[in-house]
Amino acid sequence: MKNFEDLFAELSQKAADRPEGSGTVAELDAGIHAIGKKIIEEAGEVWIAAEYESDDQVALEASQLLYHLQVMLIARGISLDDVYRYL
Ligand SMILES: N=c1c2ncn([C@@H]3O[C@H](COP(=O)(O)OP(=O)(O)OP(=O)(O)O)[C@@H](O)[C@H]3O)c2ncn1[C@@H]1O[C@H](COP(=O)(O)O)[C@@H](O)[C@H]1O
Repeated sequence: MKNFEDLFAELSQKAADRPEGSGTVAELDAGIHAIGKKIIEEAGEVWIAAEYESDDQVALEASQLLYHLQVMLIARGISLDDVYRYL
């Protein structure tokens, strides 16, 4: 099963290789403002799922929030270690 760091490595590689059809490349090209809107949208969906939906739906929405957060970090050139030093 893929974990948080596996996903970050995969997305970083996508950003470097820019494969055709990658949603990550498209999102990076859309820019910080668009990525920020996805983060806000997914954060809202996590909140609604946690209030009204199943555990599985909460997990799904959380995975999407983490994905968009990772895309934002990659867009800004911020590593996971940059984040971890504040944990
Ligand atoms: N984990 C994810 C992931 N989580 C969420 N998303 C995208 O984030 C959006 C969230 O979906 P929504 O529920 O908001 O659906 P939606 O509103 O219809 O989406 P949009 O209309 O905004 O595209 C969708 O566009 C998803 O494709 C993801 N896109 C890709 N990944 C993984 O990232 C890796 C690289 O993906 P590619 O760059 O597409 O190859 C692969 O391992 C993927 O599994």
